[in-house]
Amino acid sequence: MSYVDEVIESVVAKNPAEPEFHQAVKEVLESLRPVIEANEEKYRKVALLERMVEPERQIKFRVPWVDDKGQAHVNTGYRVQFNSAIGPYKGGIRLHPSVNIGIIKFLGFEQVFKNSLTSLPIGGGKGGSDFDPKGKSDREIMAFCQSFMTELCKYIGADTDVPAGDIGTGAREIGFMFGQYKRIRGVYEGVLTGKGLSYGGSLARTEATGYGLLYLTQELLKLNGIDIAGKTACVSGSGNVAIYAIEKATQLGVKVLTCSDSNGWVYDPDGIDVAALKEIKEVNRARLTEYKKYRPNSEYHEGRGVWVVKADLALPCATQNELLLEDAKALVENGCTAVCEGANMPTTLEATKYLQEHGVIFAPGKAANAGGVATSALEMSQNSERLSWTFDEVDAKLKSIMINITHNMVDAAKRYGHEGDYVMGANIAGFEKVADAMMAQGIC
Ligand SMILES: NC(=O)C1=CN([C@@H]2O[C@H](COP(=O)(O)OP(=O)(O)OC[C@H]3O[C@@H](n4cnc5c(N)ncnc54)[C@H](O)[C@@H]3O)[C@@H](O)[C@H]2O)C=CC1
Ligand SMILES: O=C(O)CCC(=O)C(=O)O
Repeated sequence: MSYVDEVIESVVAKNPAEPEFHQAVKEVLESLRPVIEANEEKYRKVALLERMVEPERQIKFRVPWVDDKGQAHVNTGYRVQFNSAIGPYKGGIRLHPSVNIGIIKFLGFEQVFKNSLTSLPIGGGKGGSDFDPKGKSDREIMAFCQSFMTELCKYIGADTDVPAGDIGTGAREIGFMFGQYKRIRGVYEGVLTGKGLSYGGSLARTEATGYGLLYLTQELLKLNGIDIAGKTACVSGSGNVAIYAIEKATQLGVKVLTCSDSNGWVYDPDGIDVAALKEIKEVNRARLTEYKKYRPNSEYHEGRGVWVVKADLALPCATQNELLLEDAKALVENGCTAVCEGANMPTTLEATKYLQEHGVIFAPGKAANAGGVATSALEMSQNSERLSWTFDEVDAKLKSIMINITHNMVDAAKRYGHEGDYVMGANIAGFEKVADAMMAQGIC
């Protein structure tokens, strides 16, 4: 049996109830075959792959909090510190009822290669809880965040592990967590990113993941001889990534026809109105059913359905496994040119394969959504030098990082004779630096 197959088999056997983690490991290791085969003896000797798929540390803890009626609740908190070969652990905190250890591990594993692709010195980690922020008052959110940080603060720090936002964790939650960290640890340091601008946050971090997605999409299309201006796009999600992807797409001359939340989706033939979307989601924290009040010409549909709308580009920006094989077939049928992932692992393995086999340009999330964590690393740099850069400075650095990622991904695929396979390109480019650092640091 090949080294790659052995490691995949042992990951499945050792972590039986973690299908998302299996999926992420399979996607990465399968596509690394040419690199692993070329270095098999060297890597086997030091158990490189076995160490790469085993987190350095997994922390699981109780998060008790009291609701507005005086009732106590208990959630489970997680932090998976996956790999620190190239820098302190870095990755977001997800607050969603679906969170479990397998989901946090898949996200942490992806984060290792994504962070490497940014070319900045950050290792990979991820955390979260099965807490559902939906429908909670600000006081309840604060009670949860303070309790979560009361335990987490023992394991993180500006030079060890720097969490940030993800699904369900935005500026409000980061603020409450930062306050509690400072209160308990007594240090004012850049321990979290995505902070408010008045206490160490970076301009453009809010926009970074969505903007970065479009910078990469634009460059990748350009390398394929296609101009992004004048194209149409379907976007899923209506959270942080989706909103700023829609905003930048619109600025680049793309008409975005859809967005969605976990209840339903919107079709707007005139192009999604970003100002309305921001008011509904960022200010009112309301459902997408509200959108029609702002745009009477639009349609609202319950359930899922974004991917059946005919468009040139598909940008999944909601959550994992939201673009299935049947969706991939609909996209191909409708002549879709490119799928670029704003979310983490939104496309299933079968759907990815189908899209690639049918000539759709496919950019995986670990490259396409790396602008968020890259800008978090820029926030860490600003915190270290106790300076703040302008919006334009950060945005220019973000753009140049995304263009660099695009070229590295394209070139790595070419180097191994798989031109156009950007899943392989991104995984190889991300893997090489982490593998080198791990080899240099000995068995640890
Ligand atoms: N915020 C960031 O900087 C980054 C986020 N990501 C990824 O992007 C994706 C979206 O994250 P954010 O926009 O930050 O989160 P968010 O909490 O701001 O928005 C999440 C969106 O996805 C939808 N959603 C969540 N679960 C869903 C489900 N089960 N079915 C359908 N829709 C669902 C929500 O309704 C919402 O529109 C996630 O996969 C996240 O891991 C990736 C890189 C950076
Ligand atoms: O900004 C960060 O540190 C992490 C962002 C994130 O969670 C991700 O890239 O998936």
